[in-house]
Amino acid sequence: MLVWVGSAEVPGLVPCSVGTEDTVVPLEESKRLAARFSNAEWLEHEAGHVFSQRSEDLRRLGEFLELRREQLLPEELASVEEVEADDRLSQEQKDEVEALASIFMEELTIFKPTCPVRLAVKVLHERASLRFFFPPLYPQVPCVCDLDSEDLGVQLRRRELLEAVEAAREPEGFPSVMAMVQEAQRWIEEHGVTIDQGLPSDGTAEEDEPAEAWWLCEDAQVDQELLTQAEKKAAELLPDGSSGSRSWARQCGAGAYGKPWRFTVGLVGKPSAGKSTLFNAATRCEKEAAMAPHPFTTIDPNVEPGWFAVPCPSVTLQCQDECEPEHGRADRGQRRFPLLVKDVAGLVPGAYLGYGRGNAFLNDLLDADSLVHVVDASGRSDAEGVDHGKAGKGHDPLKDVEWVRQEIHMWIFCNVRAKWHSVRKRAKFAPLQPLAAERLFGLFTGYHCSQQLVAQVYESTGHRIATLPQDVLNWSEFDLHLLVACFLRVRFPIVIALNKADTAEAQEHIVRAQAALGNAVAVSARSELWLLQQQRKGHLTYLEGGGPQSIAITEHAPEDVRDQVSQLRQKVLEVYGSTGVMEVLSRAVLQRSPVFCCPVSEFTTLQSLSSGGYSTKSKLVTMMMLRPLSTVEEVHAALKNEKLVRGDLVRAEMLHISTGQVSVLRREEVLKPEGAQAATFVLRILTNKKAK
Ligand SMILES: Nc1nc2c(ncn2[C@@H]2O[C@H](COP(=O)(O)OP(=O)(O)OP(=O)(O)O)[C@@H](O)[C@H]2O)c(=O)[nH]1
Ligand SMILES: [Mg+2]
Repeated sequence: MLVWVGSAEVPGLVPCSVGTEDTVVPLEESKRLAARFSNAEWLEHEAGHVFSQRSEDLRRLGEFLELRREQLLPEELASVEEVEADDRLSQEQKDEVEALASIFMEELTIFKPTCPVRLAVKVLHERASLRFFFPPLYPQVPCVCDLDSEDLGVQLRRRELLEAVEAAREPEGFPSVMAMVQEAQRWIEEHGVTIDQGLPSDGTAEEDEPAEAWWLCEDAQVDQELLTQAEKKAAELLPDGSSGSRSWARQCGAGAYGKPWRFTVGLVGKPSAGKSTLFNAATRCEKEAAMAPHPFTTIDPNVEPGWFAVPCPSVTLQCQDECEPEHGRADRGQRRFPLLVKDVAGLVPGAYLGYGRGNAFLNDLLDADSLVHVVDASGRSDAEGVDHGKAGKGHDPLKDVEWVRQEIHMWIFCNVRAKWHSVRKRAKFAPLQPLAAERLFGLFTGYHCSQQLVAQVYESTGHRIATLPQDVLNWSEFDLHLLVACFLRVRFPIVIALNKADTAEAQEHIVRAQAALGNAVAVSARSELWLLQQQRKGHLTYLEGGGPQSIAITEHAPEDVRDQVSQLRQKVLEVYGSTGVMEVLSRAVLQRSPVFCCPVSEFTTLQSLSSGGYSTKSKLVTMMMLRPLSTVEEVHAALKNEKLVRGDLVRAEMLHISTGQVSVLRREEVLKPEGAQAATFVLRILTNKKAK
């Protein structure tokens, strides 16, 4: 960050990290600014409005910061005597500090080191201060002044206050701090902006609120009926799979645009549902996560890369034989693609109240892009995950689907409800009303999303942001449930894995569940894992995600392996088409509507831009996953980020996979799928620099 303090005489180095593609601060402007400093150090990089991540630049930044560490730690305070004793300061500056200290005894803070002088003067008790920085030639050169405020009223009118303070500056050459501070105090008093005074501070109950108000309830008091109604309404407003094409798809999750999307799927479900088994099958890790038939086998989350399947354009382009995907190989029209799988501790009823591993577990899910709810479809285990075996009474897996979603809902609902009074406080008091929307939306940003996303979800519930302050004051518990339910559908979409499909009891439950739920996949995690283990032992070969024909038993496989394969074929693959592991992960990713790009150097050869090591005959090697609604410009940025191209974007072309036609794309063009299919694009990106 650059701060110009009004003088060309500022000593010291200022690292100017300048992206040559920065469209926010043009290069020329950065150069002009840097020229204001003596010894400005210029670090230029090819990216946009970000600090360069090159190790050399980071090292130089580290050195710069280390040198100025003292200056960057303002907590250490200095006395007037220390200022007096600092020979580097001019007498005029020392005199001014002394005068300030004698008038504002309690209000003045001086920071160390004393040269250059940095000080703060309180203008509203502990709640607002003016901060000052003296350039070396002060007062011939004006001092820099800024406002630090915790007081909402002052914050709200910050610009006006600072304008008044600036207007109070003495002419150049004269000390100004005193006049500016006095003006700030006068202005605050005159405008009565000590708004927090007389209002309850955050975290306390409001005295004039009815004691039985819904937002003052204990965590455990949640109206289940309202919750269920809200979920139903949310499903009508935002049907499954409707989110990807909406503009909020761009706001969802923490990842940045202009980079490949590293997708994380979180596995949730009650204890012993088979999360860790599914995790081990999906990640094919040699060192498997612990699995056991008793609850809470997993405590700390396991995270490993796994694989899902994406449609491969090589089929339509009729080049399957020469297609060599970076990961695995293309078969049955699909190719493998990596993602991160996260296995967390089991969820028990009341987790949002802290039961089981409670909120700690829920917090582990915050970085997930979407969730797979692993359900024990055999019905042998109860809600707490205790397996009663075949003798079990038969627990209804559909009940688990409901309560697990509701646990996650309550977790967010209770967190927001506990702060609801702070939204009301802003909505009620006219001068604070402009802050009400920001406060409400800000209550959701901890779940890794932007305020814009929450604003759009808010509007999808039928409310208008323009009237938010008036509306939220009349909100009932149902309205907040509806907002949370809609938010959940957008931010944490869930796919259901009806696990243990290999058991005799599961079939009936699976038929019923799939009829009732749109997004449920029959899964046998144990079968998939067993097949992978046997493959590792050399007893068979298995094409993951395939049907009965995907297993080939090797000659010397033991008899019991042959028996087991035949049972597995009969009970799982012939009934459900596959073990469902890859299918459920693919659905979890595809429901967030990503964009897949295959960058090629020529459409005739379909040779990929790749990081090398592939034969020139290999086609469509590279595929990149990007966030929904990515633009051509963002594809270029992501390719650059992966060092697959260099230089500026000159031209982009797309090969229409089904017709073979080529069209030129505008840089701001959004890549959208044509039908309900996953969006896969074969692109040719031309730049003004040759790849190395
Ligand atoms: N029949 C059958 N059993 C399974 C399947 N998947 C998991 N299991 C069994 O279910 C039990 C629990 O599996 P885990 O993977 O440890 O379950 P979890 O959900 O991770 O459990 P916690 O870590 O305690 O929350 C183990 O005995 C598994 O072998 C499956 O597909 N079929
Ligand atoms: Mg586990």
